[in-house]
Amino acid sequence: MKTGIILMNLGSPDSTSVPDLKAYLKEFLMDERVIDKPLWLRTLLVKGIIVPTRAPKSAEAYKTIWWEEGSPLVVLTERLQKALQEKVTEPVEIAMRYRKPNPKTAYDNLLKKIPDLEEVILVPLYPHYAMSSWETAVVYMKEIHKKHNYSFQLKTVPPFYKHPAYINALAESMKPHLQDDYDQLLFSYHGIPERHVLKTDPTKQHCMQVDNCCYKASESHLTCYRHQVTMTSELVAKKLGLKKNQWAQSYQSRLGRDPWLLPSTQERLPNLPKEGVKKIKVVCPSFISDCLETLEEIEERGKEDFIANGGEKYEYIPCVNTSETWVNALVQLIEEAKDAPYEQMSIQK
Ligand SMILES: C=CC1=C(C)c2cc3[nH]c(cc4nc(cc5[nH]c(cc1n2)c(C)c5CCC(=O)O)C(CCC(=O)O)=C4C)c(C)c3C=C
Ligand SMILES: [Fe+2]
Ligand SMILES: [Fe+2]
Repeated sequence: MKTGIILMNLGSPDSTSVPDLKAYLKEFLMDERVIDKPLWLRTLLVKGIIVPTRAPKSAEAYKTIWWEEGSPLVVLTERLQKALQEKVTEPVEIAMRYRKPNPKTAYDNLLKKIPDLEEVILVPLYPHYAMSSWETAVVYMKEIHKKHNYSFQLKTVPPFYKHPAYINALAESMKPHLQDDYDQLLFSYHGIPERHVLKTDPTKQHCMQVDNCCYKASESHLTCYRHQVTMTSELVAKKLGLKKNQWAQSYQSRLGRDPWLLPSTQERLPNLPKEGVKKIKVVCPSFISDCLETLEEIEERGKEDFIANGGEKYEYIPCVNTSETWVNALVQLIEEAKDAPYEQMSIQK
């Protein structure tokens, strides 16, 4: 098989200017899998309210984390591409769901390197399934593949939230940060609206409808973000030898007024010191690469909130980024995808 690899991440604005933020937020939030409202309402909300008010604030936030080479998310994805390329013979390209580089560029770059390309392995850089992350990335790559009539096959690495190689890589990347004394390890995951958890439940009677649903066997787990993030926390905590009272889980980055998954990181951090948690470690496993949501929201603002409310010690634990064990895990995930049947995950309409 003549194979190429595409690593896919979310994407960032081209710069920290307000016009670039507006273009990015418009493309991102007009995605029907992110703001799943009827087109007229989504257009009104996004173009009329969210983008004009949010773009200047987000531009300021991005300025606090931007690197000389560009957005951390994009730069770290490029570094991951390089690190992976050193371990595999197949050409590796990157694509972003929003802005640049786009999927067509990634496909065409692979074709330049292998004109008779037979297969592309797509790696969505999300450990967990959500319609607003993994699903939209895969649907978009498939649409572009179909639109341009490419003759190569497209195979996708499924969500790897409980894969032993990923769990090991995450735990190993955390270990150096857990050597000193702390009261709690907080797993902070990107939040999603509760409605999205209900929507991606194919049974329509399990997720958030059955007591303790995330811990009870169900086919819904294949596409359940809440179950999948919970399993990542459980497995990593077990691997690190933590007891139940040494760790907790919460959800960050809420947008809008609809109910999102709880508890909220933003609400937990200022309350924890009152509950006796004075020294905290925070890790954000829904992200493979550090980005605005980890560096600004958690490393910067989270720390300010925790310390201002009586916390004594706060450490943010970076994402797996380009760690050696993670790159090795990635090689394993790609090898397994090559051997897997053509269609492993069905996407609901
Ligand atoms: C990790 C998976 C992600 C899920 C699930 C997700 C859902 C989701 N996000 C928004 C709104 C925004 N997210 C923003 C930034 C952002 N989101 C993710 C990942 C997931 N989002 C990443 C990696 C980033 C950072 C990008 C970067 O350039 O560093 C933003 C933009 C920034 C801001 O203004 O805060 C918005 C907006 C929704 C509404 C949603 C689920 C419905
Ligand atoms: Fe997001
Ligand atoms: Fe569920």
